[in-house]
Amino acid sequence: MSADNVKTSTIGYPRIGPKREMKKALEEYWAGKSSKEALTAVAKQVEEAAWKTQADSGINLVALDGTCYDQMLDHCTYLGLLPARFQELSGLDAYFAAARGHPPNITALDMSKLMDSNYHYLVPELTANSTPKPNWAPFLEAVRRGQATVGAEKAVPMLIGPITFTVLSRGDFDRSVMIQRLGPAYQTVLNELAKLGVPEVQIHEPVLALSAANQYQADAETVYQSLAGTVPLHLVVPYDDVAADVYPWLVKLPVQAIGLDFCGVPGAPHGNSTCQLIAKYGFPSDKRLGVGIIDGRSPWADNGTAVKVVAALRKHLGPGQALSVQTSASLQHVPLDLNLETELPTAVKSRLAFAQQKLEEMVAVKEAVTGHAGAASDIDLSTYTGAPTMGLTAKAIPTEFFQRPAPFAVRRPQQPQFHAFPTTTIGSFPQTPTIRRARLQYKKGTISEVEYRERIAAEIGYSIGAQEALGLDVLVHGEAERTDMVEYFGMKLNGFCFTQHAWVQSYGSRYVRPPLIVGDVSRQGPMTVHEFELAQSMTSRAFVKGMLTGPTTIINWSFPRKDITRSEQAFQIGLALREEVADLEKAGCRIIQVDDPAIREGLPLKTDRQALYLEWSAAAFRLSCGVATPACQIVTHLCYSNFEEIMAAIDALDADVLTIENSRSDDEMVRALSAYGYSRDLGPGVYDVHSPLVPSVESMAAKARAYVAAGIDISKVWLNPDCGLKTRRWEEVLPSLRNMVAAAKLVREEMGGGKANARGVTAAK
Ligand SMILES: CN1c2c(nc(N)[nH]c2=O)NC[C@@H]1CNc1ccc(C(=O)N[C@@H](CCC(=O)N[C@@H](CCC(=O)N[C@@H](CCC(=O)O)C(=O)O)C(=O)O)C(=O)O)cc1
Ligand SMILES: N[C@@H](CCS)C(=O)O
Ligand SMILES: [Zn+2]
Repeated sequence: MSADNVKTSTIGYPRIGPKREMKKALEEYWAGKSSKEALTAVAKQVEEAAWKTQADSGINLVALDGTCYDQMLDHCTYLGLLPARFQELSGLDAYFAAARGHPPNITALDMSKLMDSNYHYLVPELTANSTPKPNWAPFLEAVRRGQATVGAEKAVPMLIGPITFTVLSRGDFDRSVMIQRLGPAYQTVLNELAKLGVPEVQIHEPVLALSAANQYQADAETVYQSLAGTVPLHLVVPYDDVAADVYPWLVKLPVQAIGLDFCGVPGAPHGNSTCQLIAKYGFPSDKRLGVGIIDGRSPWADNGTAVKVVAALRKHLGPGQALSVQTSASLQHVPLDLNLETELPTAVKSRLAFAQQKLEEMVAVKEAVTGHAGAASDIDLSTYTGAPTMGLTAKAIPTEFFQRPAPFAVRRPQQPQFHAFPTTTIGSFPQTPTIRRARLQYKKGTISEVEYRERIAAEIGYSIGAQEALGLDVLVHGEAERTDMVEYFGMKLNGFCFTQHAWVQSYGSRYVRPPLIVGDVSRQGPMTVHEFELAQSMTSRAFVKGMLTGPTTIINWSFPRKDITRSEQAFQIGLALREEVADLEKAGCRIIQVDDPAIREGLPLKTDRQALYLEWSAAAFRLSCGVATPACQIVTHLCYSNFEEIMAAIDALDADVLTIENSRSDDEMVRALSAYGYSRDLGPGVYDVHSPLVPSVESMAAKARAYVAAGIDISKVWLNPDCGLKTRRWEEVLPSLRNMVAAAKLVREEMGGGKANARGVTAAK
């Protein structure tokens, strides 16, 4: 079979550098320890090295991925669509102000999860009057460097498409008008790229994988018609299959290649119907089909399926059909290089493929299907879903395990009582260089376990002292012992494996090292009880919160198994956490927070797959907490996602208190919860933890007043930051929390909740 019409194409690659060079460069620059030139030099070196690796691996079309912080933010600057408040700044100053805020009071753009991933993008803010004033010069400069690095014939510029840019933006504007308004700005860059002689341009439109995508048909047809004709376009729709009502018009858009996801979500009970759509509707013979069959979101290696799917497609569409073997989503979601891992068990390592190894898989698939004999396939495209259908497997767990022994209204009076506007934090306090250094020393064996534990105990002592001095109502131990809220639990549970260098960008300069779930999960022994007891013993205040990470978040922020469903893995984790909840309560803990911020993020993009997901994720949460007595207050915490669509599922968690990130999104969450009639205790974040800015008393008091004005029962409002404070410095945390406590006092006095306790009982011992 001819190899000419089968290519390999990447659609995104890790942009953090093999040794986290971008993180270090950014942090040094922000700390004033390096120049713009030094930062830019590192960024270029990291980008070019990644492009070169892809070309050297034999990839035919290399997507020119790269960013200093976030690609949505990059597009805001290319399109000249940064909000007015950043316009008094310029260049990198404006860029980083949009990412992180700028003193004294320029607030950052909001962050949100990209599709159903743990990657956070910066949300563009548009108004009805937003008009692009494009400046593509930096983008074109990167393309020229790409051409110099990999050769002009392989260098493929990568753009976020106009529909996705608009749909993922926030503001009061007409979507269709905005999309068409963006058209000329994209035409400008396509004309310039044609002059540079690029082989094609990738335009990423992940929102076309949403159930709602059929609404965008007219917008897509008009805007892509306006973009056609200058340079070949490769329209990439990653993250999920496209809906059956979208596929027929999508494949008719005037583009030369369409890249689709053939993998779906690892371990999800439903597979991916892309093959079936192709079997049913065919695929235009004059377009290249981008076969996203190498899983861009899971580090598990291809098990031989990829060749079979591509071979089946060639058989079905005819050997003359142009195809490209590619990943289902950008490889930014998997770690860079498996070869850096020296401590993984061989049996696990041999089943893994990180980004670099996935390049080899793509080339191998191409070679197999274009080899002399071609590859055989027993796959019937008309029924193939990519994954076996797996259902809920909670049958062995008694039903009563999934519910608290009494309803919320009965539980609440038995639980800890506070004055109006009680204050607390979300759990973590600064992960200082001292803590990280101690952990590194312990890892390297230069300090003993006893010494390490003593240092962590000292950190817990410091944070307890600080919280007492600040006058917070409910204290936390501060999570100093945790590298990460998921990795930590993975390390304490059976069934997980860990990497040393497998970092994945979560946002900007913040990375995570998701643990691998490799077997059945169970608890080895208490995971958090020691730190709780230690913290509680250090204070005379009544309440230190226990702090756990919930089952769905552990699944979504790990790399789950692909051989059993995510629900099954969530129930295994739920049972393990249940033992921990019971032990915490036995140890005297009266308030236990079970963070499940990733529940929304993992929501399937297709509405018909959502109910099942929400059912098992809420059930797994209740399984964890159902063991708590009515007198034990269960708190949960959600952040950095749009939760409006899943209010009923949030209610179904049956938590007593919900703390939720809110401040950057302008109280949208509060209004949504109020409109829903959410009736439990609520702590909407009063300040942004991802900005170094110290919030004023008045700004937080205004938020508290707004919550009450929005209809939230005054006796149920808590004041807390948006999320944990681990990324901040104590110099920022102390004044911010001091102001938060002062804001609580102010509104308490204003609203008459200061003297009479809102629930009649006093909290302090
Ligand atoms: C709350 N969020 C989380 C998400 N996902 C998670 N998995 N975890 C989360 O907490 N998603 C949504 C939000 C926001 N996302 C993040 C993600 C990541 C961070 C963060 O702060 N990441 C840290 C890395 C944390 C970590 O694992 N640290 C280790 C290793 C530290 C290290 O680099 N050590 C150095 C040596 C030490 C030194 O000298 O400084 C080394 O090994 O070279 C640890 O603590 O031991 C980050 O820095 O990126 C926040 C929010
Ligand atoms: N307890 C965690 C929640 C983060 S989502 C923290 O405070 O970091
Ligand atoms: Zn959070």
